[in-house]
This record gives sequence, structure tokens and C-alpha cells, in this order.
Amino acid sequence: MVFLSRILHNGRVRVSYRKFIDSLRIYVRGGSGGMGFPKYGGIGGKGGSVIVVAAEGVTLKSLLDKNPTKRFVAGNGGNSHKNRILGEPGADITIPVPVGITVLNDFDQVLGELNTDGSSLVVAYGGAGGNPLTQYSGQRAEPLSVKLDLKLIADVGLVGFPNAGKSTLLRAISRAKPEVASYPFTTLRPNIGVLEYSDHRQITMADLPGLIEGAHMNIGMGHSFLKHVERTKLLLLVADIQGFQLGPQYPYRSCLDTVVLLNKELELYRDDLLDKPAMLVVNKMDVAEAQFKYDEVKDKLRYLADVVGDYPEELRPERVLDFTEVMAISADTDPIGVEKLKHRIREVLDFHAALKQKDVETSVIATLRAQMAPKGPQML
Ligand SMILES: Nc1nc2c(ncn2[C@@H]2O[C@H](COP(=O)(O)OP(=O)(O)OP(=O)(O)O)[C@@H](O)[C@H]2O)c(=O)[nH]1
Repeated sequence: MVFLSRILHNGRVRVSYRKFIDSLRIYVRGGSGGMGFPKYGGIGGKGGSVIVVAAEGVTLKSLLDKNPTKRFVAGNGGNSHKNRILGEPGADITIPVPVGITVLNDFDQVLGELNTDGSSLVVAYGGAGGNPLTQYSGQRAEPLSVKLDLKLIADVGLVGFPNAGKSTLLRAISRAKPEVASYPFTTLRPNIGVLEYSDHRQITMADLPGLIEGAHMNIGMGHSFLKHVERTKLLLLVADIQGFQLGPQYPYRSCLDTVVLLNKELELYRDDLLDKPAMLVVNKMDVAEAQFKYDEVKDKLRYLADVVGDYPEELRPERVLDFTEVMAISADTDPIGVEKLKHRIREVLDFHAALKQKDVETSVIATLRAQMAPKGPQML
């Protein structure tokens, strides 16, 4: 029953993305400036500002629970008077937000990103204090609405159809304890686990809700949570060797189909996600005939470009993911395979980090050469 109530809604698959909040609109206003004092030329105090500050351990839900009105107003500047010619400045107000927040204005323009603990951004300035230019009236600050949009920061993002075993893999490879169950869409919110290595290196991995074909049309959990893989350095696709079927009235999708369809959904969300380094894990290799099925399909999985032409246009991605590696494991029963995967993930991340570093060095050298060439010694 749980399964049915989760998947059937007006005959379409639709599951709400409850409890976990990854976007919140708030209303902010800087404090008004204090009144000036014309008789003595006194200047009113400036209004306080509203500042968002990233802090570990804060969630958008805890912010909302503590501030159900979602309104944040800074203190007004003090008036100037004969004992205090310069009015006292209004108190700033700080709003603690989770690390990984992007702040956007009403036009969806990015005002700033807070990606490290303690980073901050002023979202509303206070009004100027009354002075001769304002005929000594304090300036009122305009109310603004800003959107706090959370994108998790993890090194690796798990992407797969529901039930592929993403949460099982995250449990096996890290100390995270995401919920695992045999029905689709168990994962309703992203979970993050930490992969720990013997030399204390740590790599973070995010487990995202399952994605199905049509996710871009908001089917299943939709694909909006794919924003959480935008900042990951590696996409780890997980596919069930048995394929996937949401219910009897839905088409069966083979393991290869699910990978092609995931590729398509990623492309429809943001096609530059396809440029990210990617690995593929084929899971549940302990089930009957898994090895036979895998042997049949592994080359096709590795070279998707050779097979996507066989798919109808609406399912066919225009560009394909280039997997650095395709690995077959059983997340549930093969700790050695999981350990091997853990080490490959690290090698792949390190390899791409070194490539990126080399790119940066090459471009710095090219810029320096270009700057030096006209001034350096010239051979005639
Ligand atoms: N036989 C077998 N079953 C597995 C394996 N990995 C996961 N499962 C089972 O597959 C089912 C789904 O596993 P989950 O880890 O919840 O899958 P998920 O991809 O996180 O699913 P969603 O949360 O719906 O996206 C559970 O019943 C798991 O026990 C495996 O390696 N072998």
C-alpha cells in the first residue's frame, strides 16, 4: 500500500518532496536611518543591515522553524539630539543559513554564494541617517524578498533510477545510514555520507532521490534535486543489472535503457552536467544471471554513443556521458567490490583534480608569456 500510495496520483507518478527544504524565500528590510538635528547640524544614525551568514549545522528547516514569519528587519538608526549629535547606528541582524546557499533576488539574479562556514553577504542595507541633504529626515530602507537556494556540496553525486541501490551503496561505502527499502522513492531527500580512507582523507558522497524517465516533466520526484549534483566533482551513476519497472502499467527498462534514460534526464536538466567526470556502477551482481546479463551489455554501457541511435528520438540523448570506468558490484553482499570502488573513486577524483590544476598552470603560463613577450629580449 505504501508503494501504491506513493506512486499513484491521477494515474501519474508523483511524490512530494516533503520535510526537506532546499529553497526558502525570506523578506528582509534594513533599518531606517535616524532623524538628524537641524539646529546643531546633527546627523541621524544609519539603519542596520541584514546579513546572511553561512554556518555549519544550520538547515533551512531549522531557520524556518525559528522564524515562521520569514521576516527579518534590522534595527533603526538613533535620532541625533543635543547630547548625541551623531545618532547611534541601528543594530545589524544576522541570519544563519546552511553552507552551500545561493542568494537570489526577485528576478532570479544571483546576489552571492556562501560556500564556506562563516562566509557572509549583506542582503539589505540600512537607510542613511538624516542629514542636510535629506532635510534631516532619516532614509527608509525598502523591503526586499530574497531566495535562499541550497545546493549541497559533495564531491560525488549518486544518480540512478529508484531502487537501484544508491542508498545501500552509500551505507556500505560510508558511515551514513540512509533509509533502504524495496520500493521506489524511498529516498525523499538527499543524504550525505563521508568516505574515509586510512590516511584520513575524506570524500563526501550525496545520495539523491531516484530519477525516472520524464523526471524533467516533474514525474516521480521530478529532477529539481539534480541541482545538488551541480557542484559535485564526479557523477556516480548506479544502475540495477535487472533493469527497472515502476509498475505493471509502465514499460520495463533494461539496465542499458536506464543508463540511457538517466543520461537523457541529466541532459534535459542541464547539459553541461554531461561534461563532468562520470563513473557507472552496475549493481546487484549477486542476483541470478547477473554476470551473463552484464557480459552482454558491458561494452554498450562503456560506449553509449554506439547504442543511443537505437532509441526513439524522445528518449535519445543528444550527447552521451563518457564514463571513466564501469564497475559491476553488489553493494549489499560484496564488501571487497565496494572497497575497490571506494579506491577507484579517489583515484578518479585525484586524476581530474590534477588535470584541472595542469589546465590552470598552462593558462597562467600562457598569460605570463603573452604579457612578457613584447617587453622581453627580442631576436632580430
Ligand atoms: N540483491 C541485491 N539487492 C540489493 C543490492 N543493493 C540494494 N539492494 C536492494 O534493492 C532495494 C532498493 O535499495 P535502495 O538502496 O533503497 O535503493 P535506492 O536506489 O536508494 O532507491 P530510492 O531511494 O528509491 O531511489 C532494497 O531492497 C535493497 O536491499 C544488491 O547489491 N543486491
